[in-house]
Parts: sequence; structure tokens; C-alpha cells
Amino acid sequence: MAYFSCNAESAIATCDTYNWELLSKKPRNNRPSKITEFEFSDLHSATDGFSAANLLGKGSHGSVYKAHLHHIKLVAAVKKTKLFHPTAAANPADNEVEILSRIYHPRLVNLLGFGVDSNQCKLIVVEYMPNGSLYDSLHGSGKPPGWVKRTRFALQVARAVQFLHSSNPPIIHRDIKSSNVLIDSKFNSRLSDFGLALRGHVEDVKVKCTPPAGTLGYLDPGYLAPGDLSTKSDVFSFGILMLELITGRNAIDVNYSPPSVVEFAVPAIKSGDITGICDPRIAPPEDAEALRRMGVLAARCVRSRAAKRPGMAEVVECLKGVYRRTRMRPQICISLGRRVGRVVEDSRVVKYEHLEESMEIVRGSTKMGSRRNGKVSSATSVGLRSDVIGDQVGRSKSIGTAREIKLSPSELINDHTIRWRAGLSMKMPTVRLSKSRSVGILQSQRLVNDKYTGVAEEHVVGTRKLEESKLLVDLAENVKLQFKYKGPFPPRALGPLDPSSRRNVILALTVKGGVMCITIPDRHHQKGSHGIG
Ligand SMILES: Nc1ncnc2c1ncn2[C@@H]1O[C@H](COP(=O)(O)OP(=O)(O)OP(=O)(O)O)[C@@H](O)[C@H]1O
Repeated sequence: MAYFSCNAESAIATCDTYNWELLSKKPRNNRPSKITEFEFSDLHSATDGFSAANLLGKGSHGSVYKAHLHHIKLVAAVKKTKLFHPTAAANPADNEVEILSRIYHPRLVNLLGFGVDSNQCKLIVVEYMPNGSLYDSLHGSGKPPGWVKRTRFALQVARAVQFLHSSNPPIIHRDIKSSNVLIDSKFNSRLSDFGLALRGHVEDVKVKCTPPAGTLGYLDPGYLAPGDLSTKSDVFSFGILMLELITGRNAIDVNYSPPSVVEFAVPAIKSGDITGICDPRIAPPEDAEALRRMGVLAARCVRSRAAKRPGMAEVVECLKGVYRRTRMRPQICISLGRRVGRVVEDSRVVKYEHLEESMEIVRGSTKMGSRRNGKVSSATSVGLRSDVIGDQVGRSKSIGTAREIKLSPSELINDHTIRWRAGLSMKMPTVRLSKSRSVGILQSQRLVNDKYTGVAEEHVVGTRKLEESKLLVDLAENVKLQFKYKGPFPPRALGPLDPSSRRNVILALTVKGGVMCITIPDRHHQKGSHGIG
């Protein structure tokens, strides 16, 4: 193709199978559609002549415009790149198209097509990301994201980087930073900007001969010469991004001393003072352990010796656990009359690891007969915070005998509906507990997340006094949670499982065939205001 004959690199690309996807009928790499070569006139009219109204932003390699491609019913982003000297060693636009045309991943800002203008400037057409960048989200004037969102963003970016590193040959992004992480319409993060990316093995001539590049603050300090490059340079940049997520600080911010986020955060992480460096604009996470793990992981990623940094597969695994823990609070769990062992075995249990961990805590603590089979089952209060109750009871110890209390049906239960409510300023999802005997978890936060991403992380503030007559749980942001179930009426209420724990109220309600346990972690503990009946 003439498009790639403008410089040496492109010529190689032409000989290589760069354009296979343009030519092949069936898209590969799970790409939903094949890459299109757009007419300039189409892109021109789609962007209203690259008008200022459609300008999305400017980068070092060009300007990005929103494009309404009516003829194919698509909104896209068009990167209008600067004119590069034909003899320049590497044109980022060519490079970006070359690499993106070979890959597709849901956590990347994927290539849709390309074009060229009358000056032979490349036009790169990529998926449109309507919710700005992670940089904007963290450092802009809007409400900063909470911990659930932050850990999810981290995990999603990690997955994207892992995908790149595990490609054959590997792709090293070389410019991982929060402004290159864009947020899509479903508030998922996507890695973008492949202008500096290198595809090849470290021993390949191209990789060995390309001078170091990246963004100050994110750049691996050990990457001083072409030969120093490895996937671990991306790991370093990703570690900075994680520190940015934890602290809410820029990679380098001269308004602080020390200006480097590494120097600010890593000593504190090493000394165990993770909460001391948390973004002060948001409340600390429910699960300090999750944050500690993320902090330790970030500190490992930014180690000065590349060999000591973890690989992205390990990073992803660790972040999966972190995300899982973070989003488990608050949670509402149901165990319908099953033995603990079966719960653990049940592959449908979404939060397997967490379940197992939590069940360790309560094993044998609250035995009650299952109506279904008459066997003794454990009431699995899944999701107990080991950091909250661990000190008192230990992981595998009993947390006490359930005490029966009476809750007034008139106030607590209304037409088989159990309500927790505070001020009602927004509509919340209703969770139906099915009669099915399968074991599952309903997470209020998850459900809320999906629909109300803007308030995802600040739902549970804590428990109020759980009186005989009413159950009132205040939720931040004036959130109401409402759960419906089709159990016997009225349900029998038990709790708390651990009367000595002043920081959790655990309510167990018998429902048909088993027990529903609800754990409400208390973040804003008020002394003396707890206890039941
Ligand atoms: N696919 C997209 N959808 C929506 N907006 C985008 C898209 N790609 C880029 N942008 C916007 O355009 C801006 C410029 O993007 P670009 O990738 O050219 O540069 P950058 O990454 O911000 O900076 P640099 O090129 O110096 O690394 C971004 O900050 C972003 O706001």
C-alpha cells in the first residue's frame, strides 16, 4: 500500500503482513470489524472539517477530533497527526497504526481504520472514549473516583498491559500513564496511544536500536539506552500509575516535597503506613488490607532493579484479589441452607476466595437446622472483615453463638420487603432473592456500581443502633437499599453473631430453606451506639 511506503519502517511493514486485516474478509484477533481505509472526505465531513467544536484534545503527536461517521453509524475519534519528515526514523502515526492493526482487546482503545490528508498526514481512526482520561478523572475538578473504581481501573489497565506483553512478539507500550488511559461509555478504562510502542523481542534489531522514550515521571530510571528496554519498563510505569491511584498525586508534582510520587509513597508503604498516603479527598477504603496489598504491589513495580519487579501476569492476579476485596463492601450475602463445604465447592459462587476466607471465620459458629434436609448447616456470614473481627476471634475461631432477637414486623418488614433507608434522593436497584437454593452473593455495591457509577464507593457509612423496633442503616449519599425476598413471613431475625464486635452488625434472617446473612461493616463507628436489643 502506498500509505506505508513513506519511510523505511513503513516499507518493512508493507512487506510484512501489516495489511492482512484490510484485505482479509474475516476479521481476526476477535476484532468485531475489519480495519477500514477511510476517504479523507468522509473523515473531513464527519468532524465538520476538523472543527474546534469537535476537538477532543491535543497531544504531542497531533490533535484528536470526535467524528460522526453517519454512513456507518459510528462515533469515532480521529487523531490528525502532525507531518513527520519522511526520513524520520520512526513516525509515531505509522507506528501506532502498524501495531494497533495487529491487535484487538477490550481493554485497549482499538483501531477502527485510518486515512490520509492532502499533506500526507496520517489520520488514525480509533474507538471513541466519551468519559475523558484517567488523568482527568483523578486530577480534574470533578468528584474523584472512589476505591472500587480505582482498583477496577488498575486491574483493567493491568489486563491491557498483560495482553500486550503476552502477545507474540511482545508489545512494549513505553508510555503508560494516566493521560493515556481513557474511560469508555461503560466506565471501563482503556489503554491508548501506541505512538511509542515497540513490537518485538528485546533482542530484535528494531527494539535494540530504538532510542529510549516515554514520559517523565513514568519513565523507568533504568531505561537509559535502547538495550535496557524490557517489558519491566512498562511495569515501572504501571507502578507509578498505581501510586497515582492510591495517593491522588501526580507522578511528579512540584507543589509537594518530595515532588516524586515514588519518594512520597514508597517509604510510607514500606513502613506500613499506607493510610497515611491515601488520597485525602476520599474516605479510606473499607478494607485496609486491600489497599495495603495494592500499595505493596505498586512499590514492587517501581523497584529500581527491573529484574525485581513482578511480571504483569502476577500484577493482574494480585489486583484481581485487591479488586475483589474492595468491591465486597458493603455486601449482602445469602446462603440458602447449605453446608459450608458445599458452598466452597460451588463453582457458581462468584467470590470463591473471599467466601472461603470468610467462612473460616464463622465456621461452626451459628449452626442451625436447615428446613430442607434437616441437616445442620452453618449460617455463613460471608464477607466478615477479618481485619475487623480478626483481632477478637481469629480467622478460624468461632465468633460466638447467635442470639435471637425480635424485630418488629410492622416496621422492619412490610409486604415481605426489608428496607434500609436513609434520605431518598436517588433511585436504587431492588435485589430479589430468588427461591433458588443455589448459593450466591448479592452485592449491593456491585449492583449500585453498575448503574450508578458516580457514587459507587461511598455507600455504606455504618450501622446505627439496631433496635427492636427498627433496622436503620445510614448509607452515604442518601442511598436507600431495598431487598425483597420471598421467604416465610415474618422472618426470624438473629444477631449479631459476634456480640462483642462493636464494628459489625450481622443480621441473619431465616428464609425458606436456609439463612440469609447480611453483614454491614461500620465505617463511621459511633461509640456506644451499637448492640442489639
Ligand atoms: N479515542 C479517544 N476518544 C476520546 N478522546 C480521545 C481519544 N483519544 C484521545 N483523546 C483525547 O485527546 C487528547 C490527546 O490525545 P493524544 O493521545 O493525542 O495525546 P496525549 O496522550 O494526551 O498526550 P501525548 O501524545 O503527549 O502522550 C487526550 O488527552 C484525550 O483527551
